[in-house]
Amino acid sequence: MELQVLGCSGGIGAGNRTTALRLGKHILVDAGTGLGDLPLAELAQIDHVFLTHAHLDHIACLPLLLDTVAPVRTAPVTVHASQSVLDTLRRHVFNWQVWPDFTQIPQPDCGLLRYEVMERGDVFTLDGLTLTALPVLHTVPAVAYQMDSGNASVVFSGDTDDHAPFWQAVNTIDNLQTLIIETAFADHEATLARASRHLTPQRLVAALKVLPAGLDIRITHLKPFDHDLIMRELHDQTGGSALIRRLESGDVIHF
Ligand SMILES: Nc1ncnc2c1ncn2[C@@H]1O[C@@H]2COP(=O)(O)O[C@H]2[C@H]1O
Repeated sequence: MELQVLGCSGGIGAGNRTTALRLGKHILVDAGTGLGDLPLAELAQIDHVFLTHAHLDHIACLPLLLDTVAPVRTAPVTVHASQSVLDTLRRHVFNWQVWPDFTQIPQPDCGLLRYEVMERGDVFTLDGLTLTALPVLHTVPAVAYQMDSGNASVVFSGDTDDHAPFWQAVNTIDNLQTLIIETAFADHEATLARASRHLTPQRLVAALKVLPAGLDIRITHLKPFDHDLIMRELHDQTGGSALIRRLESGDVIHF
């Protein structure tokens, strides 16, 4: 399986795209602004969108995706997320005011948008790939995803604070190859990080001690003004571990 990083920044600005990961040609995890760089023909091939949570930086391009591909798609696009996230989309996005309700377009009985509930612990399998929603802790209901190709697993944390159930779940995955974990803020922003339920280098490095050594660790969701500082702090606090790298738009992870 091939995971392509379309966006993984915690903000915008030239060169920065917010979170969107693509698995093969038909599955997206989150639909941030990175999605907007895909060619039209590839946008039209997306059948499933798994959301970690409903914050704008993770859903910004979902409404635009549906409107863009509507003329060329006959099959619906299924959005998988917790009931709480789907309720938020229904109430605050696809409400005919912020954006048309694509569950009713082109026809009420065959909308382009389908919702499918996926709660923590739920599993979805397609073409040999298994996605499992894992618990995380953010300011709004949120999940991480384990993506298991059968050969190996990649875990994507989405947005999270330090959360013991998440680390326990990660630790039980026997074929874990890569952990994509957020570190949104540098250590000098520890107060804001706690208020907004994000990790800092100090708290990530402490948490990583429970994981097996040798894991491929990719850092995501860095706030743009502190990209370099966050990576420097991680480098200094891990003795320069080559296993901890910044995730970048355009990266491809095979698993
Ligand atoms: N008190 C706060 N609580 C939550 N988010 C905040 C707060 N103050 C600022 N923010 C920012 O709002 C952003 C919303 O998206 P993020 O969770 O990525 O990151 C959050 C912070 O950067």
